[in-house]
Amino acid sequence: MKRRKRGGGGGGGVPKVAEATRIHIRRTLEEFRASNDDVVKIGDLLVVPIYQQKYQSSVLSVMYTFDADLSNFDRAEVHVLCRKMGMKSRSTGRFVTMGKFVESLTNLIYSRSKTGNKRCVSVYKFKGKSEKPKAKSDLTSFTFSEEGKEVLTNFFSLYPPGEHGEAEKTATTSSKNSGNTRKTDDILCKPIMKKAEIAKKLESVTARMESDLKLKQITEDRSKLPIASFKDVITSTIESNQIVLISGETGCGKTTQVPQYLLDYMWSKGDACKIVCTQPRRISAISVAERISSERGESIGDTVGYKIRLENKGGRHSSIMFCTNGVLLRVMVKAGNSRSGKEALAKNVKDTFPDITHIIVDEIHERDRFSDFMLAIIRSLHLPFSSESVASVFQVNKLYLEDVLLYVKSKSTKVSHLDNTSMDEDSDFTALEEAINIAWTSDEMDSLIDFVSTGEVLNFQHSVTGVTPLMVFARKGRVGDLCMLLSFGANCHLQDKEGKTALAWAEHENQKEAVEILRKHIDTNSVDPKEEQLVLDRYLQDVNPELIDVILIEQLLRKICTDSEEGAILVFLPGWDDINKARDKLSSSPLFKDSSKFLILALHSMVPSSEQKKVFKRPPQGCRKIILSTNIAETAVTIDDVVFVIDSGRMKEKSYDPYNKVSTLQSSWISKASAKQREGRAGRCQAGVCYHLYSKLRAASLPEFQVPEIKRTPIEELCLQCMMILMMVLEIFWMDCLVLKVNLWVIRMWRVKKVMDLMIC
Ligand SMILES: Nc1ncnc2c1ncn2[C@@H]1O[C@H](COP(=O)(O)OP(=O)(O)OP(=O)(O)O)[C@@H](O)[C@H]1O
Repeated sequence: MKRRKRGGGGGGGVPKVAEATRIHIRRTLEEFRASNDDVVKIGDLLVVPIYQQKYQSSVLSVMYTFDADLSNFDRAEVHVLCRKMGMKSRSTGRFVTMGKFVESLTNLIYSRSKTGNKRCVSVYKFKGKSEKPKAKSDLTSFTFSEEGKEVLTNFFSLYPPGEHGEAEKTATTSSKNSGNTRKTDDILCKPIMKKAEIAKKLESVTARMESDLKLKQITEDRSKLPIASFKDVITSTIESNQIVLISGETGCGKTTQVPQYLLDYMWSKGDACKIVCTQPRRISAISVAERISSERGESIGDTVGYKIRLENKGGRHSSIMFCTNGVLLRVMVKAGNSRSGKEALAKNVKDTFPDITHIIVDEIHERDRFSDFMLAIIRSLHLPFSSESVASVFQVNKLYLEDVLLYVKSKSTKVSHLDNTSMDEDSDFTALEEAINIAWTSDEMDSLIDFVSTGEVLNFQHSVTGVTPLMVFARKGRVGDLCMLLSFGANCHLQDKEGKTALAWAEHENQKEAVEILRKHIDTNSVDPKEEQLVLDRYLQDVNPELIDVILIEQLLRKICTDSEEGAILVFLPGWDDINKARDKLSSSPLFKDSSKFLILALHSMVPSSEQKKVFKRPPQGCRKIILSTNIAETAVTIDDVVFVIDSGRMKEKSYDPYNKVSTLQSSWISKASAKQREGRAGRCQAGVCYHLYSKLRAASLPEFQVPEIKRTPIEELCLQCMMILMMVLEIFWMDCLVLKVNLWVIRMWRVKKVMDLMIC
C-alpha cells in the first residue's frame, strides 16, 4: 500500500531516522553552533578550531565530526539541518580522529587516521578573520559625540525602541476613555487621593463585592486560588524588600492577584499608589487589565487601566496601569538619558517617576529583549532582593504524540451529541436521559438496554450528572449488561460530574463482580509500551515531526469533539501559514465546516485587537470554539472556557547567525518552559487536557528555556537600542547581560558606532 506523505508535504523523502538519533543530531548541532569558544566539548568529544587549507590561513573555521556509525539517512539529516543552520557539512570516507590536540590555539595540531572505508560526516562553521578583542578598559568608555547624542535622542523620542511595527508619537496620546489628549507619561503619575477618598473607595469596592452576586462568586473563587494564602507574605515581603521574585505554577494567580494585593494593602494604609505592570504582549496587557477591572466590579479605565501602542484606557486617576514591556522601557530611556552614571540612573528612575510606587515585570522567563533591558537596569540598582513561590490550581492531563496516536485510532469513545444522526433529534436525546434517570434511581433497565444494545450511544453522558450507561450497570451490578457494553467498546475512563468512573461507582456500591470485571478490563486494555513505540515509529517514518501535521490535528480535534460535549479547544501553531493550512483543512471537513456547531478563530499578532478579543467570548450554546493560535496566547492569557490544548511543539523564532550575519524567522522546537505555559492554558477555570504533538523523548530533550531574544537579535539593532537606553552605562549592560558573547559582539558594535558617527557628522 502506498504511504501517505504528511506534515505539510515539505518533508519530501523524509529520512528514516530514529527519533532518538534525530534529537541527538539537532542537539549536537545546536550546541556546536552556539559555542563561541575556541575549543568546546560536546558530549565526550573535543571540537577544535582548524585552519582549512582551501581557505586563507587567517580564516578560522571550527569542525565537528559525528561518530562514524550514522546511517545514510542519519547523515542526510545532518546535511539538511546544517544547511538550515547556516553551516557546512561534508561526508567523507575517512574517519577523522579528534582528540590529540595541543592546547595552545596558535599551535593546533590534529591528527587524522584512516579507519577503513566507514563514511562519516563533518560539520564546519566559519568564524571569519580572527581579530583581537579590544581590552575591556577600552569598551567601558564607549560614547557618542554630543551632536550624535542629540540626533539619536530626537530620533528615539519620535521612534521609541518600543513594540514592533509602526512607531508611535510619544509626545501625546489620546484616551478613548476620557476623550482627552494628554502627555503619555501622565498616565504613570500617581492619583491624587486624600485618605478620606481612599477610605471611601475601599468601602465602595467592599460593598459592591458583598451585594453583587456575580462579584461575590468571583471573590470566593479568588480566595480559593493557590496564591491567596500567600497574600500577607507577599505584601509584607514587598514592604521590606525593594525587589521580590514571585514564581508559581501557571494559573495560580500571579498576574491578576498580586497587583490587587498591593493596591488593597496600600489603600488599607490610606496611601495612594501607582502600580505599573508590564506584559510581553498587547493582548495580555488588555485582557488582564479587563479581568482585574471585572474582578473589582469596575469599568476598564477606572482604577485599572492599560497603555499599549496607539491605545490607552485610564490615566492619572488609575492606580494600576498595565503596559507592554516596550512602553515601560521608554520611560526608563527617558530617565537614563538625562544624566550619566550608574548611581545617576538609579536616582533618575526614581526622580523622573517619583509617582510609580511599584513596578511588576511579568513573564520574565520569556526573556524578550525589552524585559531583559529592564531587568539589567533594575539589577544594576543593587536593591535588596527576596523571592516567593506558589503552587498550582487545576489538574491538566498531559498526553504526548504516542498517546495521541493511540487515542486517535481508538474506537471506543463515542458520545451521542455527534451521533445525533443515529438518534432522532431532541426526542431521542430526552428519552435517553430519562432512561438513565430511571435506571439510576430504580431497577427499571429495559429502556436503557434498548438504547445501548444497538451499540450506538455507548458513551452518552447525562447532561446534568455526567452519568454514562456503563456507570449505571456498574453501580447496579448488572454484570451481563456491563460485559456487553465493554465488548462494544464502551469507555470505562469517563468520569461523571462528581469525578467518579464506572469502577468507582461499582466500588462505592460494593459490587464485587462488577469491580473485578472492570479492573480486569482496564488491566488488559492498558497500553503496552512496545505498542506505543511501534505506533510512534510507524508514524515518524511517514511524517517529518518538524512540520505541522494538519491531518493529525484534524483527527485529534474530531476525536475530542466526539468524546466530549463541551470545552473550547486551543491549538498552538508556529505561524500564520500553519494557521491558514489548519483552517483550510477544517473548512473542508464535513464536520467542522458547520458554522452553527464550530466557531473557528485565528489568533495572531497581525489580527487586529478587536478581532483578537473575540477569542474571549463564549460561543452560543451547542457551538464549540476552536482557536488556532501562535504563542501569542501562551502566557498571561486566560480564555476561561478552554479545556483542551493541542500543542504542536513548534514556534516561529527570530534568530541571528553572527557567522553568516543574517537574521532568520524559523520554525523551531519550543522550550520546556513554553510547553508548561501551553499546558497551563487548559485547566485555568476547570480541569483540562493538553495534547503535545511530539514524543515523550522529544519532550525530555527540549531546552529548559528559550534562548534570550537579546542573543538572537542582530547586533546593529540591539546596539542602537541599548545605546539610547544605557548610553552612559554600557558597562552595566554588558556585565549584567552576561548571556552575550561580549568580545565578538562588542567589536561589531564598535563598527556600527563608527558608521553612525560618520552618518551623523
Ligand atoms: N479572564 C478570566 N476569566 C475567568 N477566569 C480567569 C480569567 N483570568 C484569570 N482567571 C482565573 O484566575 C486564575 C489566575 O489567573 P492569573 O492569570 O492571575 O494566573 P497566573 O499565575 O498569572 O498564570 P500564568 O503563569 O499562566 O500567567 C486563573 O487560573 C483563572 O482561574
